[in-house]
Amino acid sequence: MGEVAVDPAFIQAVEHRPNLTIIQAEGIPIIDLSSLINSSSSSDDSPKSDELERLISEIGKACSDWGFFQVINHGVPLECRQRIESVSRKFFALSKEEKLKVKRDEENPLGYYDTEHTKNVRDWKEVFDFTVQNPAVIPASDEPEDEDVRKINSQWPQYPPEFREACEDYVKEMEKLSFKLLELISLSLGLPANRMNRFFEKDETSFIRLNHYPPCPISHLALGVGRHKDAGALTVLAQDDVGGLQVKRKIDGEWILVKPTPNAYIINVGDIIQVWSNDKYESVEHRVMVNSEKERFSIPFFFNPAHYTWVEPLKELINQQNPSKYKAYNWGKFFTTRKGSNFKKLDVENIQIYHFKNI
Ligand SMILES: O=C(O)CCC(=O)C(=O)O
Ligand SMILES: [Fe+2]
Repeated sequence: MGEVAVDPAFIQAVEHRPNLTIIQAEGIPIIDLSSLINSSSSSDDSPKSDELERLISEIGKACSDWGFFQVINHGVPLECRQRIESVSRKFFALSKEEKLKVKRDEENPLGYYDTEHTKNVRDWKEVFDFTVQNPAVIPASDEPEDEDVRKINSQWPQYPPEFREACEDYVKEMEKLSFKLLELISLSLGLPANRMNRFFEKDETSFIRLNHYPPCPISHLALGVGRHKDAGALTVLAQDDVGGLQVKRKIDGEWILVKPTPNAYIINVGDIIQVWSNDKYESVEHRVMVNSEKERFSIPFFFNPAHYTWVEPLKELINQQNPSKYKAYNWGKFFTTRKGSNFKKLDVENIQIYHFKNI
């Protein structure tokens, strides 16, 4: 990256280029979790306080109106976030040669990678991925009949030396916050708090991505990440103060910038919650603009169930009036098909949940 002659693989089609006039909107809701953090678990059967009831309905409204919200007073220690932000900066500042020592390849999908494509256009970014479980278990191939699995291991760079510990400490905090959010979302759907926990308690395939978006000389033509929906259940994102994330507003399809809020997390519902909720909560398209002068860093945590999870609308949420909108699909196969397509650079569209829609 940074070459004078830019690889045409980065150029977005005219209709997908970043808008020059940024819409200044109210933006996505900001939700204060302090009542939850200060009280006992939301998962017991004791009557809920008015405050908790309010929080649950705020979350439900944000999920159906936007599919996105930010949380503050979330309980994640600031020092823990600052440590991972610091090692991320140090890692990406290393030479390309050093970073390539932990590169992702067809064998191991974890580690460093700088040629990711979204919808067949190259993203202006470099990333580093690691999983919560080590090893994590995923299907051996994307072939539907192949039942073999394989174990994948995170790769840890030698520099900076505190890298691995900072990552492992942070991931624990992301797990705690994600379970809290999952419980609130479950309650907002009228379900018991722990209804969805079972899919994550064993063999979860969650992972963290460190994103680095270098300054871009063609920021009007390229994107840091092209428009997409997150395939997993929930995403918990830390962005720095540069800004660039845009969310497609449901009411009119306009791209709305998510203004950075210091120390907040941006939460979005992924495809799996869309299916579990039978479309009550939709996974919303988003993308990342790049900046001609400033580099940007972000850290999404993708909260994903075990690979053998069959994803389908939750039984309690369907009935004769509201029949199931999806056929069950296997999460592991869905995920490996997505990952694999990046290497094959298929000209066809990537696998999407609407391929499993009941007509
Ligand atoms: O960097 C960001 O703000 C968002 C990145 C993102 O959407 C993703 O990695 O899926
Ligand atoms: Fe995303």
